[in-house]
Amino acid sequence: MSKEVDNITLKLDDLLTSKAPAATTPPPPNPTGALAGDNDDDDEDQADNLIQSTQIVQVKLADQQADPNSPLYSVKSFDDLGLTPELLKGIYGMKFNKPSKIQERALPLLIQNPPRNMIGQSQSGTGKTAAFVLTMLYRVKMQVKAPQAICLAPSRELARQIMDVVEQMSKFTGITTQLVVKDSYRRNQPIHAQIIVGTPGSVTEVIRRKMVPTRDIGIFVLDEADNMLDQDGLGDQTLRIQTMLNNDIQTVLFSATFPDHVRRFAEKFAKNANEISLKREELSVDSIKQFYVDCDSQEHKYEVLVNLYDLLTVSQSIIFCKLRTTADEISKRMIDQGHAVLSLHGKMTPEERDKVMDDFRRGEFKVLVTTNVIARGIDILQVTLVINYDLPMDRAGNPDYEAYLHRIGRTGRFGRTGVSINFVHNKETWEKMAMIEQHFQRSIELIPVNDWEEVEKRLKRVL
Ligand SMILES: Nc1ncnc2c1ncn2[C@@H]1O[C@H](COP(=O)(O)OP(=O)(O)OP(=O)(O)O)[C@@H](O)[C@H]1O
Repeated sequence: MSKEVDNITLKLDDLLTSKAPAATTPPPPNPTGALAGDNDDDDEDQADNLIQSTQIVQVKLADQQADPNSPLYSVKSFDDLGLTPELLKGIYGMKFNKPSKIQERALPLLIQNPPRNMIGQSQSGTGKTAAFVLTMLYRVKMQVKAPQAICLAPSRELARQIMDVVEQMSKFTGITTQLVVKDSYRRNQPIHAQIIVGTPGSVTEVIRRKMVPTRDIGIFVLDEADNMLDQDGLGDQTLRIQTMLNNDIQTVLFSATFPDHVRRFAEKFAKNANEISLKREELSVDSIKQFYVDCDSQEHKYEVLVNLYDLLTVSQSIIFCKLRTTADEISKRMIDQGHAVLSLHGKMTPEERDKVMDDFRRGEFKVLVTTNVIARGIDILQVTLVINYDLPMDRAGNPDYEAYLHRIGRTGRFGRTGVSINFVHNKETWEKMAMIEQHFQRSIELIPVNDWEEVEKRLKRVL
């Protein structure tokens, strides 16, 4: 059941008095009416399912006078945003019939004039990418042939995926783009593309080498922003990039998770931002069914894993391990036993990583064994099962709640159902899992590995 905005706090914003509020611009006609009705029923149902299940719990507008329930801050149709026909054609061409909840609430705030900062949070797989990509495209001035928007993501895989969305959505606009990850650009060759998507290390390098003029950059987007700002993550590099950009640009931060200490920092990084946030109990996506298996030892974990794959017909799945060596070892053993498995981790070359990801996306391989490197953001709709072969832990040995949520969020995308299975093998790992269960207030159900018929019955219901 949709809970709508139920706990609203207002801050400061001049949205209502803004000179050119984009949300009130008369809607242009839908240039691709035929396409807009083209989605099959399944997609419709999934979108409705998503809109029902997404909870936007708190909207804080920077303007204390403004009513966040005003229709000004919500759009039911992409047509109501005042976008160019070319941009709308791109959106409908991607079969996006109507905005998801986060798009509905965030887009009017993101494209208002004068631009305001945004800290946006919604569950995994609910369409945050389209919200910030559309904003970048909306802000590009076609006559300016220089970089105007920078988007950073924590991994090359995610940066490539975001660039794909940028390219699809901007297909009819003529906007130019450049991916800036290791080996994707020529050293010392100036970059004139209007939109840049990349990882922090490579983007720092191109700005430092003066390959990217920063004068016209008006919007700075961080996807997976909590990770990009956390000092234990990529915080240093992101901060350095911000100091190299103009002071008055629009800063847009999105993630499914914002732990309290990072949110406090995010509010300084993106000052006076409009904020859309979720309570901790609302972070889990209900269409992801969470299970665990109780194993006797590390070796038993592997036996259970192989039994599961022998038993189940899973369209595609991702297995998360703590160590690269475990990822390699599991994939090797599974390949030897006849499974179509790939592994991906940070020790591989950029070319190898791209090839693995492309092969997996094409569906040629059913299983991807990996580390936290692709825990965030990766969107492959056919992934119906996520296995936490090792539970995610932070450096202090506590459960890494954010990593857990992002990992399981690789399934159950945009209203689809998905399954996650945690492997525990001793008292300690069982206790860590219980902490995760407690933290998100979602039960994690035991599947009995001594009764494979029961396992099959339970999982087949949801897979
Ligand atoms: N309005 C829409 N209509 C239909 N599909 C959509 C719409 N918006 C997004 N999607 C699809 O939903 C899926 C999930 O979107 P996206 O990857 O942006 O999720 P996300 O919120 O960024 O998730 P994560 O937190 O895991 O990064 C994508 O396959 C995307 O194409």
